[in-house]
Amino acid sequence: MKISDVRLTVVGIPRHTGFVSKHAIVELFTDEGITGIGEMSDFSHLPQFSLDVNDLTAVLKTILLGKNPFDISLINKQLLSNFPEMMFYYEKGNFIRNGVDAALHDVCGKAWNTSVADFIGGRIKDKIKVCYPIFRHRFMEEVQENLAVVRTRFAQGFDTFRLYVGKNLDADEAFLDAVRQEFGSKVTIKSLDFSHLLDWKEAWRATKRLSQYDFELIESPAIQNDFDGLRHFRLKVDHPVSEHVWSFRQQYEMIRHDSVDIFNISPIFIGGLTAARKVAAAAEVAGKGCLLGTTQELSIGTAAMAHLGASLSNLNFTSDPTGPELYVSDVVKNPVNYENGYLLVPGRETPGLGMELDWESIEKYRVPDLSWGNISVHRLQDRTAQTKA
Ligand SMILES: O=C(O)C(=O)C[C@@H](O)[C@H](O)C(=O)O
Ligand SMILES: [Mg+2]
Ligand SMILES: [Mg+2]
Repeated sequence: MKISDVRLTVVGIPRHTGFVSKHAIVELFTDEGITGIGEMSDFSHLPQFSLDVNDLTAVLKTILLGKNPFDISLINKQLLSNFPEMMFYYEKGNFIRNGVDAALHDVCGKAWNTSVADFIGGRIKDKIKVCYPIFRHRFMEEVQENLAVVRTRFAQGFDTFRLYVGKNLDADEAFLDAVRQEFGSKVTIKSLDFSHLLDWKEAWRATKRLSQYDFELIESPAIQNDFDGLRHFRLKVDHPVSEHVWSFRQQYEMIRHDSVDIFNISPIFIGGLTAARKVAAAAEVAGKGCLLGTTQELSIGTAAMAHLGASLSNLNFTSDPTGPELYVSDVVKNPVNYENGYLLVPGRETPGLGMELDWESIEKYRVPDLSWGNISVHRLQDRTAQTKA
């Protein structure tokens, strides 16, 4: 089988918060009539430059056309040399590699009439515990809005939440206090996520203040790539510390410095299912825990993570992929399902990722390119549509 064509389609889909994320849907066509789909999810992050989608399609064609889609290692090697790791969390080259790698897995699964989970190692789980995100408070008045989100999502079966913190500690504290008063032990706060906004000492001071509330772990409590800072922080707190993995080198440094307890692994940030499986294996070898992170993918990206999570032997903390619940719409006819706070892994009987494109929806949300328009840094950092600075 040979890859005969490549198509990228860009959509801009609003979240329930109003914030719009742009994603590129990947289609890999083959000479045997099988089409693989993938997702380059959520390009709407700093740094604020955009890719030219026509140029990217042309480049991908030079790499992919004529290749056998089963040569996943070879193709990943060539993708990596064209879109190298940059030691940066939101490096767009990783998003590109991820979308292509997911589509390759989808083609191979479909060709063998096998689900991706079965193709990459089989199933340990058929559902993955996830938590719903509460975006960062900047103003006190957002506390009530976020409490309303907890009420709604709790009623839908989500009993575990994660909280982005560090910009307005009074509001962070007021929120945690209100959740404790209203829900008590019925709701779990999985993590406080500092998103690299504070240095480790500032994050430590904030953590001391918020430690009167129950939460399970602390994420990204240092600036990016501060491996010593993370370690200093980790040795000072009782809670486990997690950090996203955005390059093999960065993961190696975190292992070498004993910087974290848990690796937050997302195919989007490490550049695909193939790379994500390697970092999960490295975590296992180093005796570290794992959870699945997210950039807030649509259903194709989330299905890829569900297949990955199903096959991991060391997924031992609550994971984050709830993207399809955050957006007002999706690009597939059969979105992934959530039940009682779990992401359900698409079944064994569905080949590939188990997703089918919904062109009516794609046409509705299709945008011509990944250009930015007028958006402020605070909106990008805090994932809000609010223009109040
Ligand atoms: O754990 C994280 O960090 C995230 O979820 C990052 C977010 O910024 C996410 O990518 C989003 O787009 O909301
Ligand atoms: Mg995070
Ligand atoms: Mg994102």
